[in-house]
Amino acid sequence: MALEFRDILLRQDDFTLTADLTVPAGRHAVIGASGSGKSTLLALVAGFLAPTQGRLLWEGQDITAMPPGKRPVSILFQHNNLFPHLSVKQNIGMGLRPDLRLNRAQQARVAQVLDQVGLSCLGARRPDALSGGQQSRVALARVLLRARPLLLLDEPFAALGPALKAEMLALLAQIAADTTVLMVTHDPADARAFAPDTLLVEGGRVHPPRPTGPLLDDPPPGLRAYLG
Ligand SMILES: Nc1ncnc2c1ncn2[C@@H]1O[C@H](COP(=O)(O)OP(=O)(O)OP(=O)(O)O)[C@@H](O)[C@H]1O
Repeated sequence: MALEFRDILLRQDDFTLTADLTVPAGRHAVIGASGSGKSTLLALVAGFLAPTQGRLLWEGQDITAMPPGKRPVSILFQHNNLFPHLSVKQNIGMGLRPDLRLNRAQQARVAQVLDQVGLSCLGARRPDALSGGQQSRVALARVLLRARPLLLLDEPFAALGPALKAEMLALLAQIAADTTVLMVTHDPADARAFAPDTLLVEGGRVHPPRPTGPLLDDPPPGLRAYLG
């Protein structure tokens, strides 16, 4: 389940992202100073930005030109983007059928993921009647239902308090056991807790994955200054 960046170069005005590395299966943090290119990297993998040069491969298949909706990718960003006028169940069901005409098996799947994230009792509620943590769980449930093998997270739980964030990361690690994950985070504690390996992004250059603990114990100067 490897993701390969082959000689990738992506230009955005005067910013250039370069990546030539392989991300093996498993959970990976993406760390780097503000403006170093972390979100650009995720946008490249999601297919929202196209590289100027190079190729992106998933399990050996070239996905460089594949449209975002066809990629083996699900995305969870900081703002969960729940639909306020739909119930929790409907928000999750959207992950299966945007027109919400779910058959019985699909409805059973919705109930199952609701249960997995511990929200069985709240399926009929609207998102604004949920706490921040519960909203994050709904977004996680939708990701679970999509069941794509590559999961991109951009500071997904930054709005939550430390205890709740730790709980969500643990839940995510559990439910994403068979998923390759790239998680952008500004919090080294999140990286240590969640990701055995980390991709450092420095001035637009994406480094190959390295074990998270040793990298954060002895960070290179740029990262050290950023982490403070
Ligand atoms: N649409 C755009 N057009 C031109 N340049 C852009 C665009 N979006 C971002 N950039 C530039 O690309 C660089 C990388 O931005 P990116 O958002 O990937 O950084 P980041 O590491 O995610 O930063 P942060 O941690 O602050 O979110 C920055 O210099 C930014 O100004």
